[in-house]
Amino acid sequence: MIVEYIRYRIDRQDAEEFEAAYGRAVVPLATAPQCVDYELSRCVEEPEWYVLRITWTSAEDHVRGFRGGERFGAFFAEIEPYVQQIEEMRHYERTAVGGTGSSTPSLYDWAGGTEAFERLTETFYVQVLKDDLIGPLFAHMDPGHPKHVAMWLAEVFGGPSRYTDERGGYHHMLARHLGKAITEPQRRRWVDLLMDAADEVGLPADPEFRAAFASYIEWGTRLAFANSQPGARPPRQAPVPRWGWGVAPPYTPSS
Ligand code: HEM
Repeated sequence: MIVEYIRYRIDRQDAEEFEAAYGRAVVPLATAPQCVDYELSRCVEEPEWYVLRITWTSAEDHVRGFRGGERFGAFFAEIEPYVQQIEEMRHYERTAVGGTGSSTPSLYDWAGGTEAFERLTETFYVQVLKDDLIGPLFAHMDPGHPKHVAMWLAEVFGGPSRYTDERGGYHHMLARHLGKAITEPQRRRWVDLLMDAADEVGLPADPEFRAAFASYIEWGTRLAFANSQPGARPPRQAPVPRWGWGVAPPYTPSS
């Protein structure tokens, strides 16, 4: 991927029409398969300055694919009057420096931290052991198992990396599932009992948290199922996955 920055200096009296023109220009841009995302920002301190950022799949895709393609005409027709006001138009490569901040709480924090995951797995495995369908799979489980699974879940949802640091990480978890030949009804029961336990211990019930939580559990159990089948050859080493909010971050009512 490559990021194109275009810096404009637009006279104040033209600002409204400039933004409206870009509002129209992005219609063909947004449907271009070469375009990953885009954003037009106005400078707060000197409002005549604008920066347009477009992420392209590659510089070549931009130059040959988009500019040489069918959508460019409609895009360019809108912004052509402002070409003379461009102060910089260049492609930038990403470096190794980048990341996200902490303005959104992790799922781990939202759930209530380590103590919440420990309550969850304690309650869950009491029911698991009583269950006719999956109880026998856990008949010889280590007494520390509920805590270990809580450590895993805490790490996945953005908490401390204790499962990796103290318990062998992904490799160890995988080894505990290999050859178990979990069946689909067993996988499904595991999910159902975990969701019941989440209600019982009062994990946050808001739709955004539960959607993200259920999404990981669905993904994780399907992998556990697949990896447990005879002859499965999953990767032996991988980082513990990290799961976030997805497309529905925590709901914050507007005042
Ligand atoms: C999101 C899905 C899942 C997660 C996160 C998960 C997590 C784990 C972890 C972390 C361990 C190793 C604990 C340790 O360090 O000792 C483990 C072991 C195990 N898991 Fe899972 N698991 C999942 C799904 C399943 C499912 C669907 C089944 C079967 C229905 C299952 C059956 C087992 C069994 C039998 C063990 C070994 C227990 C023992 O004897 O100690 N897991 N799991």
